[in-house]
Amino acid sequence: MDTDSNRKRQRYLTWDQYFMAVALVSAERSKDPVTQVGACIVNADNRIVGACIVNADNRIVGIGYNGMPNGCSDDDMPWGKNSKDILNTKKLYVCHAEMNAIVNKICADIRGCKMYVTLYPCNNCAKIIIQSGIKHVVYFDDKNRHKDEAKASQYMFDKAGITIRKYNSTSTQLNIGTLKSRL
Ligand SMILES: O=c1[nH]c(=O)n([C@H]2C[C@H](O)[C@@H](COP(=O)(O)O)O2)cc1CO
Ligand SMILES: [Zn+2]
Repeated sequence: MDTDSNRKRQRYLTWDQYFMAVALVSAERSKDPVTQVGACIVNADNRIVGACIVNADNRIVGIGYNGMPNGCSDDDMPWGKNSKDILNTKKLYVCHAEMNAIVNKICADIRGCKMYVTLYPCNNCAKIIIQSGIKHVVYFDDKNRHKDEAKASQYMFDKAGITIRKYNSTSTQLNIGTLKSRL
């Protein structure tokens, strides 16, 4: 087989695959025992805002995953969700991936950008996405799509003119397990 081909490599990742892979890998940093979510923001030139630039605090800027607020040790905070005492669940404390990606962004103006996120955004994330100027959202998993929070998200996205679509995963499934085994 002619390995010295002059033609460019054919089976490279599409932009969608590349950015959703970054969001999926980011989710692997989450300590949530039930749901790990990752998000990354890309600009109109298909550039990740802050592509894996790691600053002194080990924060990959422009990318985020769901986790407890800075300073609130993952070992001290509750990660459960079923306690009758909501103060003893993660619900009131965990920072959602979308919020972290926006807070971590490295450029002031992300108007017109696109967010890749591994889970359909809740209503609170929809608000911060809209307010940040992001115009497009691509999500991977819609297990929570039936919830009122997600219905409220869709209503606000429609009103605000934000496009949202499900990642077209008919192409080769990204197997995070395989990726992790190679790291
Ligand atoms: O928009 C979102 N962004 C986000 O980061 N999350 C995170 C918060 C929690 O850590 C986790 C949801 O946990 P659970 O599936 O156990 O309800 O996903 C959840 C949503 C949607 O609810
Ligand atoms: Zn959310």
